[in-house]
Amino acid sequence: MDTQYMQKKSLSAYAPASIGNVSLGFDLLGAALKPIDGSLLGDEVEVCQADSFSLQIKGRFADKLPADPASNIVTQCYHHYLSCLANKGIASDSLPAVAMTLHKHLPIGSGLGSSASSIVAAFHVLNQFYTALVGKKLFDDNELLLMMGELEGQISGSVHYDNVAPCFMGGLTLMAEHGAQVALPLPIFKHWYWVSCYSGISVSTAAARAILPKQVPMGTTIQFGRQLAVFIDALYRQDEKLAAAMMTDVVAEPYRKSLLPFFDESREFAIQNGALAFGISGSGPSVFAVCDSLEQAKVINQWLAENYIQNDTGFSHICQLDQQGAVVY
Ligand SMILES: Nc1ncnc2c1ncn2[C@@H]1O[C@H](COP(=O)(O)OP(=O)(O)OP(=O)(O)O)[C@@H](O)[C@H]1O
Ligand SMILES: N[C@@H](CCO)C(=O)O
Repeated sequence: MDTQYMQKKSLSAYAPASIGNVSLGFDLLGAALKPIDGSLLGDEVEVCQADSFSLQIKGRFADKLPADPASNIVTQCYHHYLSCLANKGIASDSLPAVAMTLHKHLPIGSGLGSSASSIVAAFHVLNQFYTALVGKKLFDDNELLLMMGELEGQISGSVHYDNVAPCFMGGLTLMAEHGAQVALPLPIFKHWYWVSCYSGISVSTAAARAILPKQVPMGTTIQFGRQLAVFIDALYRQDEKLAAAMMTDVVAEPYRKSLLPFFDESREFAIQNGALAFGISGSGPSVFAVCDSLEQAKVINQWLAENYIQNDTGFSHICQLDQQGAVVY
């Protein structure tokens, strides 16, 4: 058995917050976030061996989740993980159960990939725990990502990987969804700062998807394809001006911004104060601004904290991309 587990008798995983879409890649691009001041911006899930399954929910946003642990996505991750093990010929009754604890640090319906963070932490720690117990690797990263996407799809109504993939892998990821290859890591601009501001209100991902038109006009489709292709090329050539110029959302933002008070004013302030790009984080209400200077990021962070935040629940952080992704400790 894994020595780390033997020493501690429990394992924990941390999975960072993420920006879905990154404006220009609806459902196809995602970025993991790490506040530069070292604060925690992601959920943690802990497991230890037990006679029967249980889930305890703690943390700042625990009381915003359904009181019944059975409706928590972490419980569903556990059952899904066991049924995938059964498909591999490992019966659940041949294994010990676990007591799980979710430390819910991310607000729900925030646009920070809150459910994705719980899902990624849960699958990652379960896989490490049972791998240590059984003594052989049970699922590889792509198999885990497929499970994570399926569970995320149960919440939002359709499978999309743009939160779970960056959250698990770290950095900036492009969805491939081809055969076993779910997502691809992309080059990044290491000196960019990503100001991420959560307003404090909740926007359901399913509702924010429901307001989008079911079809996209030809001109918009061509612009979407051009922007995404040019952006990826610019990343590989490290042409940051061209990359930043592609970071606009022609698919979702025109419809979703009506759900976000002070969105236009915030964009105007950010761009006038040097932001390279500004957009909705995932399905909102969080927004993000990209800056190539820490001084500009500080000015924008402070303005958003004073003007975009609507109540005591909101917060704003200057981040860089979390290149590590989910970790087990
Ligand atoms: N561990 C969990 N974390 C977050 N949401 C959960 C969890 N367990 C169950 N839920 C439920 O899943 C739904 C999450 O909704 P939604 O997808 O809008 O939020 P989100 O994942 O927090 O959004 P976002 O990706 O924008 O941060 C809520 O109804 C919430 O009660
Ligand atoms: N791509 C998803 C992300 C949700 O956080 C959406 O925009 O609906």
